[in-house]
Formats: sequence, C-alpha cells, structure tokens
Amino acid sequence: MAAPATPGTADGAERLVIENAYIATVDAAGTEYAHGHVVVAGGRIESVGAGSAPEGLTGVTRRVDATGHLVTPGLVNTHHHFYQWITRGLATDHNLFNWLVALYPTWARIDEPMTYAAARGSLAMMARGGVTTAMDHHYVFPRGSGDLSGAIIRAAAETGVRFTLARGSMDRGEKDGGLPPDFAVESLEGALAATEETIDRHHDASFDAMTQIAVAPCSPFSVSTELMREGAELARRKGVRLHTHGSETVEEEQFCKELFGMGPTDYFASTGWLGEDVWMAHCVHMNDCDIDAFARTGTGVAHCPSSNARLAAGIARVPDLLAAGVPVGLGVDGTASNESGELHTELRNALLINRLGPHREAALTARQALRLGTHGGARVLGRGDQTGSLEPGKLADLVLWRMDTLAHASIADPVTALVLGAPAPVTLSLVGGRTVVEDNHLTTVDEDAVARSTREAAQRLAQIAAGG
Ligand SMILES: Nc1nc2[nH]c(O)nc2c(=O)[nH]1
Repeated sequence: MAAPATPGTADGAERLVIENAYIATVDAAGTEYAHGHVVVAGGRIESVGAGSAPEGLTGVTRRVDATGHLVTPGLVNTHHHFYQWITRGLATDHNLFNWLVALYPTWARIDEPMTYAAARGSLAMMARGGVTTAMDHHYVFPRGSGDLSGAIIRAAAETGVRFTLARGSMDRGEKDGGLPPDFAVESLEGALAATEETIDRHHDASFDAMTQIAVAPCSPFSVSTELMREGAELARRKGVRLHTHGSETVEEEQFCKELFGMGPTDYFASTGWLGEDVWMAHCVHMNDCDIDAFARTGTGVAHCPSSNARLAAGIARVPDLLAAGVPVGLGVDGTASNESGELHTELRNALLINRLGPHREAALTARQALRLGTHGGARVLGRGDQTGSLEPGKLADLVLWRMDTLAHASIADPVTALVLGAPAPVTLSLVGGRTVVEDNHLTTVDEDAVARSTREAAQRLAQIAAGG
C-alpha cells in the first residue's frame, strides 16, 4: 500500500523535532546520518535527514536534543505466544515435542483474566525494549474460557503498540494422530467460525491500523489438513494474512513424512500455505528446494534464534533465505521457550547463532540484523510500506536508544553497539507519534502493577494445573 499524503502538516499542525542523533533509517539504501534530525507530524515522519531540522517549522511542541543517541525504526516482533508469559521457566531441558506434551495440560486451563495478564506482561516487556509492532499467535482456546482474543487486543491497545493477533487453532488431538491431548483442541467448525468472527470484529486494513488479524492454525502435528485448507480459503476471502509454525524440528519433518508422505514445505504447498500473504515461524529444517519454493512464492519467515536454541531445534538457514530473496523478520517466540521475552536478544542471537553455521563470519552483519528486526519484520507482517524504516510519509514508529552510558559509550559504531552490546536504555519510543516509553519507563501502563498481576496469574494457573 502506498503512503498517502502526510495528514495534519498544514499550518497549525503539532510537530515533534529530534535533533543531534545518529540516525539509521533502514531504508532500501541503508541510509545513515551521523548527525541528523527527524521531524514527526500527524503521527507520521515528515522529514528525516542530515544536520538540524529545517528552519521555520511551525507548531513545534517538543524539541528533543538526542546527543549521544541512536535513532532507529521501532522493532517489529513477528512471532510470539503471549499466554506463555505465565508458564516461563518450565520443562527447561526438553525438545519441542516433549516440551509441548509437558505444557499442553497446563495451557489448557488458561482463562480470560490469566490471558489478559499474560498479554500485558508480554507486551510491556517488549515495548520497554523498543518494540513498536507486536504480534501474538494465540492457539489455545479452552472451552468456556471467555473472550481470549478480545482480552489480548485490549491489552495491546492499552500498551499502545501496533498489533497483529494471529488467531490460532488446533483441531488434531491425540485420537486423530496429533500431539495435543484431545481436551486441548477445538472442533474444525468451531475454530473456523471463531476465527472469522475475530476478523469481522477486529481487523483494520487502514494505513495506520493499530489492530490486524491473521488466520493461524498452529502446526502440522496439531491441525487437520481440512483446517489448513479451509483456513487458507477463509484468509483469502477476507483479505487477511496467514501464519503458522513450519519446519521447526526433525520430529516435525518425520511426522509430516509419516502422515502426509512428504516434508513440511511440500505439505504447506499442497494445502495453499505458500504465498506473499503467508509468513511462517522457525523454518529451521529447509532444503534448497524448500528455500526456492519460499522465494518463488514470496512466503515470509519469522526467525526465532533464541527459542530454536532453547528447544534444541537447530539453526535456520537465514543467510541462504536472504540470498534467495525470502522476506525474513525476527521473533521472540513464546516466553515458555524464550524466557527473556524481549526482541533485542533476537537481533544479537540472529547474528551470533548464524555465524555458527556454514557461512561463519560472513553469515550476517550488525546492519542486516537491525534490518531483520525492523523493516524485515514489517514486510513479513505485510506492513513494510507503513512502518519498519524512517522515511517521509511513513508512520512515526521510532526509538531513541541511549548510547553514551557505561554499556555502550566505548563502542564507536552505534549500530554495532545496539546489536552486539547489552540491551540499550530506551530514552523515547513512539508509536504513530505517540509516546510509549520515556526515560526507560513505559508511559502507557504501570510496569509494577503488570508484574504483580502476571505473578498472581502464574501462581493461580500453577495451582489449578496441580489440581488445587
Ligand atoms: N516454539 C514453539 N513451537 C510450537 N509448535 C507448536 O505447535 N506450538 C509451539 C509453541 O508454542 N512454540
């Protein structure tokens, strides 16, 4: 979608001016300004460039001296499971299948208040670390648990970040050869109807949308072939995106070969799950033909290096995916398999872990890692024309990272400092020009209150799961 004219910039518009910053725009040419400015008006970027802001600007309500700061586009998270915030630190030495089997019975007891508390915790952690666009792949809907999708969307609106809810689903329980217990799955018809209702109620297709919905059956070993096919048809009828887990582990590959007689990528192709409107989490076990199929169809990838290491899944072939032209973003993944819950670690680990693969030191640069975590992610979510880079007319989703403290001051290059250094303090984070973080604190929600409510929810869930 092309950027419409920046609204609210006629005389009388309010402007925020940021000056004296190192600016990494992450535009197509990778333009950077060692000493530059950004002007925000009407929720959009009005100008970005070298030196001070243009003289004679009217309506300047705030001028930020960003000396010692790096300004980047806000980070974009492309894969997460918010509800897992209240089951962190469990089954810590398991591979994916054993971990899922250990946790499904607990997850099947979540209710609306727990889901809301967990979503607030997940969102707060990401937002205070510079995420301006978040997503949640929520696929556990216990019978009678309330309006879980509504609770998650409310939490995102309160936190103030741009948001995609990938309405997940599982309908292949143990009795149908799936991994989840039968009590943890929905019916095919129930899952499709609830997904359609969520789209109708909440999806916003506008340029500056704060809430979008995707259709997201969970994974080949927890979803029937009918739900994959009919889910794809539903998404295309409604004009929304499609998301699922794919090619995460050798066990999944084996499952697909045994049940469907083909590997995961061929299975996805056979069910309508390759295309420009699809993005898939993990994509670790892909051969050259699989990568070629993703590149030809424009299918995107959410790379989740920390979770892949935590669950011993393997190393995704990110340099090969990028070389083939596959859109790639980064994902925290659920915090039951990545307890840190913030996206900076994924920029760092994407670079480090990929250097353990065959491309060694040529695998990824710091600037490529920043691109994955910003414009790459926006593209994967279908929002690359709206956010993910600092360019006039795009949404004012941006972060001022403080680079002059003990943690970073001795590293000359700010992008290297951001990606390879410790998580940098966030002096200011804007979503559509609205402040979400100021001086390293969330301005939209009370972080301590969120922490307390997540602890209570985690304790309540643990008690219920233990039969209390
Ligand atoms: N990392 C994860 N992989 C998954 N596959 C699946 O079916 N569920 C999950 C999950 O929660 N995390």
